[in-house]
Amino acid sequence: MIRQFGQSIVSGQQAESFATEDLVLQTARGLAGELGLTTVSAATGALLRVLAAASGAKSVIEIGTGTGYSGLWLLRGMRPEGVLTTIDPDAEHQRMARRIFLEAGFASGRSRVIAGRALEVLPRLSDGAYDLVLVDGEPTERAACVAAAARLLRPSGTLVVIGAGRGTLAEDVRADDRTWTAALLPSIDGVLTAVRR
Ligand SMILES: C[S@@+](CC[C@H](N)C(=O)[O-])C[C@H]1O[C@@H](n2cnc3c(N)ncnc32)[C@H](O)[C@@H]1O
Repeated sequence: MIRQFGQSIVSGQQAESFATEDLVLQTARGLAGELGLTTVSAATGALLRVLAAASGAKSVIEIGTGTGYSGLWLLRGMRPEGVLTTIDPDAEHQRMARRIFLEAGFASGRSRVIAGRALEVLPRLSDGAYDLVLVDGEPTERAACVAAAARLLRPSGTLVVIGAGRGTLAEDVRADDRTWTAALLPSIDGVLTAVRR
């Protein structure tokens, strides 16, 4: 029997308070706020950490570095030798993200912060070499980034798209079931997650 709606629902507030932020994450969020940037929610950050850990991620691509908030959650789920490749065209955002990763105790070799627009940088990255790709950059480029992720991910690699609650991207990914096994999560961030077949 399917549960009745509301029987065991988790509120957004519960999910947020479950995902505790330490001082470095709070700093990254604060810096983002000062720059007028959004970050993923703490609940989504915790999900990113779980997905990175579940896939034993050693190589992760993040599109849209911001001030390093989501990147820090990813690094905390990745294998100790893993490298986060994170792409953003804004030098100020990159500078802050580097500082956040160092403040959190990650040596500079654990992150590769690449300056540029995703669609210029992604073609230079190796096919089938990545365990997880997070898409959270320019909204109009989401579909093209998902197409690139299909090439970049290893089989059984994980895709996460933020802001997938609008438009047809989620339906397009679900329809492409030869490439993806997808789920759209109930979340303030519009999280689409999919595994590369
Ligand atoms: C919503 S913020 C990312 C927030 C970050 N993922 C987090 O949760 O902490 C979007 C970022 O995408 C960057 N951006 C804008 N255009 C981009 C592009 N074409 N390729 C990659 N990143 C882009 C912006 O500079 C901004 O830092």
